[in-house]
Amino acid sequence: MLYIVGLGLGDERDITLRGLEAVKQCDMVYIEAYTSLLSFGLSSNGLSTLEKLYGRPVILADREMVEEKADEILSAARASDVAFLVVGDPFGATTHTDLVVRAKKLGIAVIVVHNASVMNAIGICGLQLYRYGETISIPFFTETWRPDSFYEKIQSNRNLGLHTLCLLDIRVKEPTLESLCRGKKQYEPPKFMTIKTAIGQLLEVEQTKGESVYSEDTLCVGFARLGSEDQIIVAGSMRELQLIDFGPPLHCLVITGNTHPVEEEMLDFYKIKRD
Ligand SMILES: C[S@@+](CC[C@H](N)C(=O)[O-])C[C@H]1O[C@@H](n2cnc3c(N)ncnc32)[C@H](O)[C@@H]1O
Repeated sequence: MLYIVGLGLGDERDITLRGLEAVKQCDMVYIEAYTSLLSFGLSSNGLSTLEKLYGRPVILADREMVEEKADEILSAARASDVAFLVVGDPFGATTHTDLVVRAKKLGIAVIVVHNASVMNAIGICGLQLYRYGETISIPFFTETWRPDSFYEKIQSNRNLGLHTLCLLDIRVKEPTLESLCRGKKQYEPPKFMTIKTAIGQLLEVEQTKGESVYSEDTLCVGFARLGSEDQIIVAGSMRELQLIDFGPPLHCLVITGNTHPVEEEMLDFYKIKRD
């Protein structure tokens, strides 16, 4: 049996009772460590906090393991009960559907335990979840790679008056280019995109494309560490948000579409107050 268990957004206490019961009865417990980050981080300390609560060892599954060595997880799930833990909700990231499909094709029973996700926690700012268009991901630009397909998606959303959730790049355990050439993998230090970097890249693309999809004056909402005790939520123009230090990861950004009066009333609570 494969249990896919959402951990929620804050810390180890956000697992549901149903999720905790599942984890406690499993023979092996993996935690996915590349599409998110628990508020206490995935340090050895963080893992031992989880291990203490669950009363069993937790195996860190990085992108290589989940994408290249999923067989290991699946063959364990064929023979015994295995839990695969995901920060947020298991389906708040596109990557985990593949594991479910593979398990089902092998005839392994899958049980999903849901939890809060960034996809619904953004509702706290007052913008209606019903009024969002396609979610976009903003990858880190490099000297030679500056993908901008998100621009057309924001354009389509804004043409329909819809809000856009921008998920910001997470680079954990990425092999360095030199090590790939040499055939022996060495890894870059982890990198998490900030709201400031995301807005910088968005404005650069707007400048190149010049179709006035958004500007420095466009109203956005920046979120940091949603679901944690020190979460930060600020509404303001791109220009204003670029000047704010949102602190440690994770960050995400919403570009507003047309706003309804009730949405505006709620957003006012998060606007930068000037005396
Ligand atoms: C693949 S998504 C979501 C993953 C997770 N499974 C979920 O359901 O929330 C990962 C991205 O969501 C955003 N994100 C995730 N958790 C967040 C949090 N607590 N606060 C702010 N942004 C967050 C970040 O931009 C991050 O790069």
